[in-house]
Amino acid sequence: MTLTAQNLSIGDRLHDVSLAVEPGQITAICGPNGAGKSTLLEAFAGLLPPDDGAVNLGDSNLAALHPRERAQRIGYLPQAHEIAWDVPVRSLIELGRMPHGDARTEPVEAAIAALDLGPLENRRAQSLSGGETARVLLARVLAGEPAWILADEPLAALDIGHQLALLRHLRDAADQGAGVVLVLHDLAHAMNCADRVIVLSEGRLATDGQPESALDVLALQNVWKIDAHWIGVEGKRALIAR
Ligand SMILES: Nc1ncnc2c1ncn2[C@@H]1O[C@H](COP(=O)(O)OP(=O)(O)OP(=O)(O)O)[C@@H](O)[C@H]1O
Repeated sequence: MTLTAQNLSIGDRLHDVSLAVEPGQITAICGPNGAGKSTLLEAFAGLLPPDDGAVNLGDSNLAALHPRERAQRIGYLPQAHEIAWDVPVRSLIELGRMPHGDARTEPVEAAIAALDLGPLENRRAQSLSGGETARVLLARVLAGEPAWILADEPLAALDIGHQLALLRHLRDAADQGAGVVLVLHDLAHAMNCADRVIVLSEGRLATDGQPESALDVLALQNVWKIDAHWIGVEGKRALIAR
């Protein structure tokens, strides 16, 4: 089912944004600070009511879905990584099953394995480092096996090994039919790992398409105001500032 924003406007933060993201793909949302990336992701999660327009999941307006049904279908990782309860890591990840009202262990085990959290599962959640906390909160999202995985800067606090492992896992999830939408500041990860890149600038859609075109030199100049170019081959590019 497609997740669609229709003429979405939210305060000064988003202006008349219309686009649809597809299941089975990794979509990256990029743009400078304050461009509206987190706002769009939060709206896609059904957590920020629009002033104008709507967000639809398939034919259903997200605002009309029961919160429990919405939580079953859409897993959302916000930008701020805070853990409110000092419970064991495993218990926190098990909370990902709450929307389903079951205690299935397989998805919890799979999430723990995907985020390499076996060695930490008995630790108290509030004793973790920033990157470990980010991995635990993402594991809680994955444990819910949502059809949509929406994550705001999921790579920001992770070391390179865990970044690549997570991206591989998200690719597997997309290959199995999940819709994956990631806010990414790292343009090289967006270029190399996304199927599609949406670039926002000042609350509006700037470019949208395959990474090679959405993040071309012109977009870097117009949106980020940088003089930079890509080197390497498709899928293994690096960004070099002039
Ligand atoms: N709760 C809020 N109320 C009013 N304005 C907000 C609120 N949250 C964010 N904003 C403003 O809306 C704009 C878009 O914010 P948003 O967090 O979506 O940007 P972003 O692209 O995710 O930025 P960043 O890269 O810095 O995380 C910014 O100008 C921000 O200051």
